[in-house]
This record gives sequence, structure tokens and C-alpha cells, in this order.
Amino acid sequence: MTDGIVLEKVEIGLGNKSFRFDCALPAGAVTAVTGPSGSGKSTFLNLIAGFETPDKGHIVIAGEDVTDRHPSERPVSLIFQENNLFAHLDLFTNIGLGISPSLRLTADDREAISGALGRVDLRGFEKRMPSTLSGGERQRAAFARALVRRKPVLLLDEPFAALDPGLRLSMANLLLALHRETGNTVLIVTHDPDEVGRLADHAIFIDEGQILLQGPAKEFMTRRDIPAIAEFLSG
Ligand SMILES: Nc1ncnc2c1ncn2[C@@H]1O[C@H](COP(=O)(O)OP(=O)(O)OP(=O)(O)O)[C@@H](O)[C@H]1O
Repeated sequence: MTDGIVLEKVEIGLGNKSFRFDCALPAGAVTAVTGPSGSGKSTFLNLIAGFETPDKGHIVIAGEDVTDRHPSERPVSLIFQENNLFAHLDLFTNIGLGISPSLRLTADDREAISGALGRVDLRGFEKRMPSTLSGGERQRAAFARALVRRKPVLLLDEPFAALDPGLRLSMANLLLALHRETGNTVLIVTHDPDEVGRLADHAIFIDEGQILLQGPAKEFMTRRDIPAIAEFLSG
């Protein structure tokens, strides 16, 4: 197993909370990040993305120590629950910014943008503004932007939480299809045990700022011996 993301004795204090993460997540796999509300799931993702800097320890992504690198210099793309798009820019521009912040786009880039829109079933949506899209369409556009960035790591913080259950299922299938095509390392924060079962190869459970359990998702789904995990799995 190659390590996609390693947090080596990472420690950080935020307000009166302290976090300590020590883990190695497999490359090219989907890892579900679960745990109770306020346990530190977003903090875990923010450390990997570079929005938080550890007080101690190291973060290694795809073999490179990125601990001191700015978020824009890390090999990751991010998708949040909402607000992934700039409201005043059309989809073409929103996705183009994923390739080049100055929007210096080559003919190949333009083709890649239209291709990515097609891949997420938004063909011809280049001129549409985010406000004219449904919630599911906006998330698909966010996926298109992640696709054109071609980063080895995709971080998703509850990307489907604002969508209704039927849509959540089809978005999960789209995520899996894109993951199979790109072979990227995916981390997805979710509160939904079904989503862990459906999507993940690997799972980690965070409780009170620490990783309580990590391992294959199939094993995680059967763990009823740890009360916090049993509670999570019972929904
Ligand atoms: N910048 C900060 N300053 C002070 N406290 C913070 C900061 N960032 C996070 N926290 C606190 O750390 C704890 C963990 O927050 P985090 O957002 O990582 O949890 P979470 O597991 O993602 O929660 P949820 O499932 O509710 O989204 C929370 O109690 C939060 O209030």
C-alpha cells in the first residue's frame, strides 16, 4: 500500500480545543472521515489543505512534505457542502479559475473545461450563472472544477449533505465513477453511515480531536464494540 496522505504526530490547538492526528491514508483509495459533531473532522481536512498550520508534526502528501506550503501550492482540490462557486461568475469562468487563477487559458484548457462539464452532465452550461442552477447541478460543477485541476488528492467536506437522499445517491455514484477514472486519493467527511458503506475503501473515526480508529471500511462498518462508533453506525 502506498501512502497518499501522512499526518506524522500532527498537533494543533484551536481556541480551547486540542487535536492530535497520526495516520497514513492509502493512495488511490476513498477514505471516509467520520466522527461526532465537533470532533475535528473539518480541522483534519483543513490541516491537509493548508488552511490550518500544525503547531507540531509533519504533513506529507504523495511523498512530499507540504507542512509549510501555502494551500495554493498543495496538490489538492477541495469541495465543500455549499458555496464552491463564485456567485458573480459563469460556470466556464468558475471552472477556468481552477486551472489558472489569472484565467490565462489555452485552447486545450477551454476544451478541458467543456469536456469536464460534459463529464458531469452539464454540457452547454458554460454561460450559466451559479444562481440559476439546482443544488445538485452546483455540486456537479464543483466536481468539474476538481476534474480540470487534475490534482492527486480530492478533499470533500460533507459534499452531499445539502442534497436530498435520491440526489445524494446519484452524486455518490458520480464521485465513484470520476474516482475510478482519475485514480486520485479521496477523503470525504460524512455523517452518513450508508455513505461510508457505499463509497469508502478505508475509514477513520475521529473523536475529541484524535483518531479513535482507522482501517478498512468493511471492518469499520461492523465495529459495535466501541460505543461512539456504534452510536454513529446506528445513525
Ligand atoms: N479557529 C478555531 N478557533 C476556535 N475553535 C475552533 C476553531 N476551529 C475549530 N474549532 C473548534 O474545534 C472543534 C472541532 O471543529 P471541527 O469543525 O473540526 O469539527 P467537525 O468534526 O468538522 O464538526 P461538524 O461535524 O459539526 O462539522 C469545534 O468545537 C470547533 O468549535
